[in-house]
Amino acid sequence: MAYQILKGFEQSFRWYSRITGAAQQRFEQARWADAQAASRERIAIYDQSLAAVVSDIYQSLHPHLQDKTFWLDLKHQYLKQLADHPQFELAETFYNSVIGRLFKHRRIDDDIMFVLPSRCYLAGQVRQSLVNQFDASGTINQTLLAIMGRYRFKLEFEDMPRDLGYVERYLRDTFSTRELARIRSVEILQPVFFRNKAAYLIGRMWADDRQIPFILPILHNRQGQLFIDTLLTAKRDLSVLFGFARSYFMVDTQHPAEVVAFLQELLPNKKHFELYISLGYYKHGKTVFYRNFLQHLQQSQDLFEAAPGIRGLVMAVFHLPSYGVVFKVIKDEFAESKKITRQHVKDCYRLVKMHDRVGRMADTHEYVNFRLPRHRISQALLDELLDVARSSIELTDTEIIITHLYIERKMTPLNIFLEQETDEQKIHHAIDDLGLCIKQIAAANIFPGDMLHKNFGITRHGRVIFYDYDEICYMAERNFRELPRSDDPYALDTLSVAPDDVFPEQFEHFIVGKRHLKALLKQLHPELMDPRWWRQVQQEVARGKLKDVLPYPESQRFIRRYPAGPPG
Ligand SMILES: Nc1ncnc2c1ncn2[C@@H]1O[C@H](COP(=O)(O)OP(=O)(O)OP(=O)(O)O)[C@@H](O)[C@H]1O
Repeated sequence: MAYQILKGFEQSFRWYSRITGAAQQRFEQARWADAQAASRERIAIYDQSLAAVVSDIYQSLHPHLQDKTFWLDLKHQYLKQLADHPQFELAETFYNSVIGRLFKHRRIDDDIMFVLPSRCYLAGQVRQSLVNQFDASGTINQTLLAIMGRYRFKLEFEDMPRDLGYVERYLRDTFSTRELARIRSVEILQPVFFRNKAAYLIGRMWADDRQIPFILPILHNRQGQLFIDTLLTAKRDLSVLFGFARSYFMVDTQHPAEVVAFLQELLPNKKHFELYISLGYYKHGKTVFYRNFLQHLQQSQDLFEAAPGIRGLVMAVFHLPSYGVVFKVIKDEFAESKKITRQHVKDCYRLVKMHDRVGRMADTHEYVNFRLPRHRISQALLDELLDVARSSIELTDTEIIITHLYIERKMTPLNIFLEQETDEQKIHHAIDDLGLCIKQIAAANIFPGDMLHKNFGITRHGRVIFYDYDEICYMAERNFRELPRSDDPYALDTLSVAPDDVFPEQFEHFIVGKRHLKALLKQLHPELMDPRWWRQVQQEVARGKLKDVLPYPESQRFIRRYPAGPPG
């Protein structure tokens, strides 16, 4: 059985690698729709592989008739096989999933699974073959030429000398001559990162013993040639690129732990689990998250309580004030206005998980039978959960078990932000970003449904992100209509409205409440209130047009920074 489980994991990883390994070809051939399909397929692999292994196991033995010695021995046998395994940590997670399935996640016991990792992965052990080293003691141009010579694509660059000129100019503008003179070497991860329509080289420069992490995005021009769009070195830009509202990167490697360790050095503020998730190992990310969470529980004393903000009609949302996530439990009954079922809610959350989230929709992680220590739950929260989500709650003397929940990154709800913020500039930026967020979600083929500002959060980087998915649908599923133009005061009363009709001219009343904010949104994003704009996006989506959504500010692009081109 231990062999069977490992074989199942390896098959699953091979399948994963096959899809990931073809990312460069999809990029070179500009097969963007295929890239999206590949992302969805890759997310689905895990559950399919798991189901196959569990069904095989049931063919050969009855798990519930085995005693504890059997499970202890199984873990021991499995561990023996992992001795030199390059993805041992992922294989442990797969094992946990199998045991979780067999016991319906009711036994969480380190004796029979890997609640704790079997061994530590020490940072600083990244193998040489994973990182390309470049000597930087020559000129900047020589170093850049050496780098671009190493990363080969089956496409021409539109104008490589121009792009290298841009990079050099950016470096000279951003760092002092003394600092640049100190740069002795450059290290870049050997695997290229692919996502949406971009390829990224990710690495660092060493200026004496100070590292300067960077990301170099490469895009296609309209003629199908490549160009370097910018160089990112600001911490914020690097962090946003790995944000929780983005799709997962495609990074072809047999050594994910080492890629993550390297990334962790570049991005010390990112959590280990976030990096695993950003590479698409979202199940292992969940394992690492859970370990981090257990550790946090031990080191903290605060109580779980309802999340700040307006209570949801569909979700009961709570948090631990000292920890950066929220927990969402589907309520037993929904308010009258919500004509949806529990399954519909789950389907919508699943859709978002599989979809390109374009940096604007928070990723969620689904847990079954999630256990929390009872003494850490505030009485008010316990009463509330028992009141609104009784069917998802089980109580023991020491624990509360939530049979189904979603975990999602905590943000400041936009309504709270707009009430509390006094800096006009920040408010202006948030409203602008709210409009942009809705537009980008629409261009990615999702109609958000309920666009009230309370359904958005704002991150510490000031980005507005959508998080309420129970009313989403594809763009094609709505009719974007004009309100009747008539002097007849009864025209509105007699207007016949089908369930799928929406009237964008009315959106201004359904996004932000305060009059001056409505006016600002309308001034910054008048298109949102124009049915023609919505229909146009709908048509573009139907034609398969995939909008470019850059994961960094437009102002960072070389063409914006240096409209006159590089010097010389
Ligand atoms: N990621 C998050 N970070 C911080 N707070 C959140 C987050 N997600 C939800 N909340 C809080 O919980 C509330 C309810 O969440 P959500 O909008 O997901 O529930 P809902 O039941 O689907 O809402 P609705 O009634 O609009 O359908 C939000 O208004 C917000 O105050």
